[in-house]
Amino acid sequence: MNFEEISKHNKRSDLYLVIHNKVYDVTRFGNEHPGGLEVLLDEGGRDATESFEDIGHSDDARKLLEKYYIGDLDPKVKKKKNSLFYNVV
Ligand code: HEM
Repeated sequence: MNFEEISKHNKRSDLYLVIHNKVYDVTRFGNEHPGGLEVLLDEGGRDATESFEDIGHSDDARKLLEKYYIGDLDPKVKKKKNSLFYNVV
């Protein structure tokens, strides 16, 4: 999956985010998130790695990620990590 596809999933009813190059469908998690739905919506369709790590999520939270894992970020995009494309899209 690339960011062109992922960025379409940025709504409450259809919400993906990327953490450490993995794609998560958190649509069903929104209402259960202890940090609230709004923060997930803010990161919807984008790379949420920094926000996720900044909070210092617990091991439990990391385990929970597995449940929502749906795929990997396109390896070609990974290489472009520091490029404008990666950050903006
Ligand atoms: C799928 C991704 C995520 C999962 C599974 C997740 C899970 C959790 C869990 C289980 C907690 C409870 C505390 C803990 O165990 O660490 C938590 C708290 C929190 N999360 Fe997330 N989180 C995710 C993404 C995010 C993102 C992207 C943000 C963006 C800022 C965020 C912000 C917060 C905040 C602010 C809290 C603290 C709530 C409080 O204690 O008042 N989370 N999250």
